[in-house]
Amino acid sequence: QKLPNVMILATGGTIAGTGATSTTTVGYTAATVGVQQLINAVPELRKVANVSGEQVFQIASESMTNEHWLTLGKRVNTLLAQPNVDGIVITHGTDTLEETAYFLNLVVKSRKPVVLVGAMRPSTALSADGPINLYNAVLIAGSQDAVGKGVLVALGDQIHSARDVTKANTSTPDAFKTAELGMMGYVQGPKAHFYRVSTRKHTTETEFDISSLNALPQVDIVYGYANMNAVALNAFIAAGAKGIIHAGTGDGSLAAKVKPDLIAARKSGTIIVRSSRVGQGILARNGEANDDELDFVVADTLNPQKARILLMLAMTKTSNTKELQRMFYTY
Ligand SMILES: NC(=O)C[C@H](N)C(=O)O
Repeated sequence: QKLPNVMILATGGTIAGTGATSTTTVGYTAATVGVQQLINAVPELRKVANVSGEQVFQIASESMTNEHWLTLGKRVNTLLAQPNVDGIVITHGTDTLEETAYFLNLVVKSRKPVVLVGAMRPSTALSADGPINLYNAVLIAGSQDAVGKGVLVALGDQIHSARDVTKANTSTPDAFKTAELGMMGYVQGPKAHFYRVSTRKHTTETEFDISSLNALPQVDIVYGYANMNAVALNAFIAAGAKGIIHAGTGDGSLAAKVKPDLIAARKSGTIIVRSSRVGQGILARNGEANDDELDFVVADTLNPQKARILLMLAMTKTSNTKELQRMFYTY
């Protein structure tokens, strides 16, 4: 049987981290082990795929930037256009893994599998989770069943969709959850087993094209809390933000001290997206604010950090709020 050709693109993170001792699971150094060493540590990979590696970056994922995403997205598209690449695995720090996954979900122009993988323990730790996660990710990336399902996330023997997964624990190996909407499946066997797909459009079905982009519009997130004021909002706008994601309390409610500034910001051209800090549920349009009248957009079920990504890409196409709202109900 012919093995699939899977490219491993390494970007850093804890999966490539090293600690002083085998019990160092905090206070280790991320992004120190190179891609070839990651591959060599799992000889079992060669039984399920022809793997080759490429070091794209070597960073902790909290330092990921829009520019990194554009570079990575273009590289993924170039590689997937080659007939000798069947799937791609991206090793990544877990802190912003869901963001990179969702960005790629919106800009990859291929039905071939793209799987993001990380680890919660550094490579030197007792029961390091990186090797089994990497093995699972390569299995998924080489699987026919993963074709056309959008960008996937593999951790803890589970398969998640880029749109709906989130990091939900600071340190345990089962940190990645798709809480209420549900994960897509499991790796067992050794085989990828799929049970669910997202109904939202992704990859080849999107209208976004990064091939000629060198930057994304500035979009920042303003966090909601009791005693909130508009200082951060106005500072972001003064610093050039073209769009604001308001990570509101509850169903995206707006504090009395902040709402007038949001309305003023919209009147002077800033795009305002209401989202929620809660983590689950639909942000109701015309619920906690009259979005039709105020010309705001709502984030639907996207968390604030993913709403930021969709708004940046959407604003490369349009600043019409009806069009932007359509996109938030599509992707
Ligand atoms: N577990 C991890 O990978 C955390 C690390 N800070 C990162 O995101 O790069």
